[in-house]
Amino acid sequence: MTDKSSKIHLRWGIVGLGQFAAKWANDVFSNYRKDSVHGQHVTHELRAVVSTSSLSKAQQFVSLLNGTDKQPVLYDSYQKFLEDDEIDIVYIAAPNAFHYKLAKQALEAGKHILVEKTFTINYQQALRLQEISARKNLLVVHGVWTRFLPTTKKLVEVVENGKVGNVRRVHADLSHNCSYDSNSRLFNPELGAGVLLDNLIYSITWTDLLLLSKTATSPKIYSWSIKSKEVPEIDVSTSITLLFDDSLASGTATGSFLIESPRESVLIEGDKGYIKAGRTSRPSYATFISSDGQEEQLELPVIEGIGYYYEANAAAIAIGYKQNDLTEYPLKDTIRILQIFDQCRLDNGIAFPESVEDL
Ligand SMILES: NC(=O)C1=CN([C@@H]2O[C@H](COP(=O)(O)OP(=O)(O)OC[C@H]3O[C@@H](n4cnc5c(N)ncnc54)[C@H](OP(=O)(O)O)[C@@H]3O)[C@@H](O)[C@H]2O)C=CC1
Ligand SMILES: O=C1OC[C@@H](O)[C@H](O)[C@H]1O
Repeated sequence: MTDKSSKIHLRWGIVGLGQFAAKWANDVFSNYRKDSVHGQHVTHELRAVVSTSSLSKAQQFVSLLNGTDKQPVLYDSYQKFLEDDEIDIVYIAAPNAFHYKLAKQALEAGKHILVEKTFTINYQQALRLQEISARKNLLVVHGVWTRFLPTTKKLVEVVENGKVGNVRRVHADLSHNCSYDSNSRLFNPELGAGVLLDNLIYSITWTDLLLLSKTATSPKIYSWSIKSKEVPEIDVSTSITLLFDDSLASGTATGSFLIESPRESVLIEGDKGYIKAGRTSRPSYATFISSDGQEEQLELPVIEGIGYYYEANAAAIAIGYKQNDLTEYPLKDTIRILQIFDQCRLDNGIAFPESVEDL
């Protein structure tokens, strides 16, 4: 990280050069200035990319990018890439199964990290990364981009200001109708497959923000999964309900590979009315319906581009100000969610090969 005349300048390296990493990089490097809060204060540079397959794959990846000023350095060795002193932060966009090992190596090499969802396969891996990052004083960001969007923040603020009254029920769904493909990261257990780790991280974000983060007591956890016919150890539909007896509230997170989510997939119900909003991962519209049936369109900020750049800017600000955690999404929130996911996996027999679960 360098500080150019009070601007925070962050130099990125990317591992996991798939379709998603290209989409993310194009949005971040082209659009980060559109974040009205941080866009004038922060600059980003793509310093390097590494392909674990070949240098030509890395070359092909950078040819898909726009918005990057300089030609990034290309690597085909993760070790050599991590030795590059001009990389401040590693963006890890490999399939879930590889997040933990890539993240651990990056932290050990002294790099900050932004890890795609879902952070790790299990709770123990997340704890281990937390311990290393604390020891090395490094920032760890879990890239649930929803958390960083101004629209999400606005909705949370509206609820905290009492719009729906006391929150009694939160429900969010993220579902996509996905065709079975044995090689895809969605269905291959060796890549960390299944809907729990692919989609529920977004759905549970709403319960986490509105209920779980507001209480010190542990909720009761109930879950069910429909397992894949083709790969019985992974889930294709899952629902987790958290019961908060003290506040008379419940939060349900659902996801499926068998259907598409409804348009308004977030429902926040209170004793004064309810809000329905969409989409779960990128809210951009919301309506409030009061208990007496009056409808009000809620005004949400406009997100230009896709919006992955909000998490990148949050990382830059934290690193620039030498904070090793984020206010928007402290690592402890990810860890408590992974503990719930572990419980859901246990209840429903969702299993991965040992090599994927290992520390
Ligand atoms: N935030 C969001 O909106 C979204 C996030 N994602 C997340 O992004 C991640 C990647 O998804 P996607 O692009 O679809 O995945 P892909 O299956 O396309 O894999 C991405 C790349 O990871 C690299 N890779 C494969 N195996 C390994 C390995 N053993 N070690 C290191 N790198 C490996 C490969 O690149 P190479 O061979 O060049 O190293 C591959 O092209 C997932 O964690 C997913 O959950 C996905 C979609 C949306
Ligand atoms: O990670 C993701 O996968 C599913 C998408 O619907 C969602 O927007 C995206 O962030």
